[in-house]
Amino acid sequence: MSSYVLAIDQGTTSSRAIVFDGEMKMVASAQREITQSYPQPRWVEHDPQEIWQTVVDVVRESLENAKLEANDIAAIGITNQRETTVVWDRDTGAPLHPAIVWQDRRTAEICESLRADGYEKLFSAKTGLLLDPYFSGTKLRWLLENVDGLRDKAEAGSVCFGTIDSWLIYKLTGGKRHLTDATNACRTLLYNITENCWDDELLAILGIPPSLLPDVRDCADEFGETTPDLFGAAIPILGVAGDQQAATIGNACFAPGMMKSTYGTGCFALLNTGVERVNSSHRMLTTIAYRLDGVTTYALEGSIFIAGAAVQWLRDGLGIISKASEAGELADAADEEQQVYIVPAFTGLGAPYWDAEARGAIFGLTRNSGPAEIARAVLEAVAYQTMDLLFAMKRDWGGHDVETVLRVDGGMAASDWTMQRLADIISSSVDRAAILETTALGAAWLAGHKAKVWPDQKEFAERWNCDRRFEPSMSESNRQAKIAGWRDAVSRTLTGG
Ligand SMILES: Nc1ncnc2c1ncn2[C@@H]1O[C@H](COP(=O)(O)OP(=O)(O)O)[C@@H](O)[C@H]1O
Ligand SMILES: O=P(O)(O)OC[C@H](O)CO
Repeated sequence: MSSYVLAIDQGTTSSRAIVFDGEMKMVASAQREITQSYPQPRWVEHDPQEIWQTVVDVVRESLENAKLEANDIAAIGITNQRETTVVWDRDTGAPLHPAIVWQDRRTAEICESLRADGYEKLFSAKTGLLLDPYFSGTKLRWLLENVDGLRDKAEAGSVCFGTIDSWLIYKLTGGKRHLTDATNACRTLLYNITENCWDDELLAILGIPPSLLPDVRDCADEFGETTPDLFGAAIPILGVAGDQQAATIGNACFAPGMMKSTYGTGCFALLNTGVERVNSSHRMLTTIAYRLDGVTTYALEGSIFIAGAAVQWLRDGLGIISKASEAGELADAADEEQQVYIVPAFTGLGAPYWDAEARGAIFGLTRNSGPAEIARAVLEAVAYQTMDLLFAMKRDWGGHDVETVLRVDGGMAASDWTMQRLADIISSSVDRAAILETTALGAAWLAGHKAKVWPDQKEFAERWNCDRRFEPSMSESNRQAKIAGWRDAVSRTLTGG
């Protein structure tokens, strides 16, 4: 049997397909950007049909680039932007509204009113999440309340809800399967992560008919087969995980205490806490890291909404760099005497602050401040925010050992300057994965292992490779002074909202 595995990585800004060989090496890939729509302030939407079409295109192109046929692929693994909410007609597969993206804040008032009704503790106890517009549950409620006829149709059982994985599984299998996996389900605000089931009480509070929901499977499981007409032959779908959980797997963070942080549009740090569910006292999320053979492994997660997106702002908004890779060089030229801070709260602040109303702010400008100081402040903000997350997670995980090494991946991890500053600010070693496409590798491993063509978890972990280790080298006094400046900048940005 062939041991090639294809990973579909449907992210916030693009759809990618990556073919790995039996040695778990990338042999080909393809990528298409997807359109970002901002129809109103605070709204962010994607077109589900465009997402689907780009996925079909990149799968076909990656097979061509690899000079392989569908028959050569042992299995497909899917990983995806999480929380983004799609509703479609169960019979025709037609989307009934644009997808509401995880960054969309339109449900802030719904969250506020649930909080005012005293529901936050209940949601948090059952789902490990907070009442924030980030998660799917209030997005689905908004759709049921605002799309003409949707509630009646849903109550008649004719509507499917899903995150992007479900939508893709439905389309890939020709409408035969309506499924998701535990890592995506646990981001909806509807899934009980202790009992591992959709939660009737939460569904009732949000007014969501259970018939809308997909069945929930393990991450390595049978998710159906692609219809033969799509790629020339049926390919089994054997792995599914939300992208941050897939990156945790791809970084082989399988032991309790291991941590990874992925730097893409946003930044998401996960600390594996093992089979024990740890509740945060510092506004971190408790999430399912993976569920394999019916056994749930949990993680604490810190989510930062803006990381690489701020580098895009340097490029597209300010025009002070022409490509992302120039940011590090520019930051390196900054005047060490100047203390310029940027709090990139472009869409509010995520963990540990969860301030939906905060907006970005710059502090410490002088007549001499210029593009280099701004670029440095943007890259440093990523390091400071990671530090905030690690600080909170370590306190939540008190009494246990936390690895002193942070594994990193994602597009922005390519910046040596940023990774060195990260090591300096968090005062820990930072290991950059040899394969920056760790998310895709994680999804591919789930599928390849399930297909019995890739190694088991232990061997996979042993074969994880570091491209470079960054060691802290900043003096402690300088570090403390910089951190104090950051804390002051954040406190002046928070609205209390
Ligand atoms: N060398 C670099 N230095 C700083 N930022 C970078 C660099 N390369 C890419 N980025 C940033 O990383 C992000 C892309 O990472 P990626 O993992 O592809 O994101 P996503 O999966 O969220 O679409 C972009 O926001 C880009 O600005
Ligand atoms: O698509 P990314 O890489 O920006 O990841 C988005 C996250 O899954 C949102 O929770």
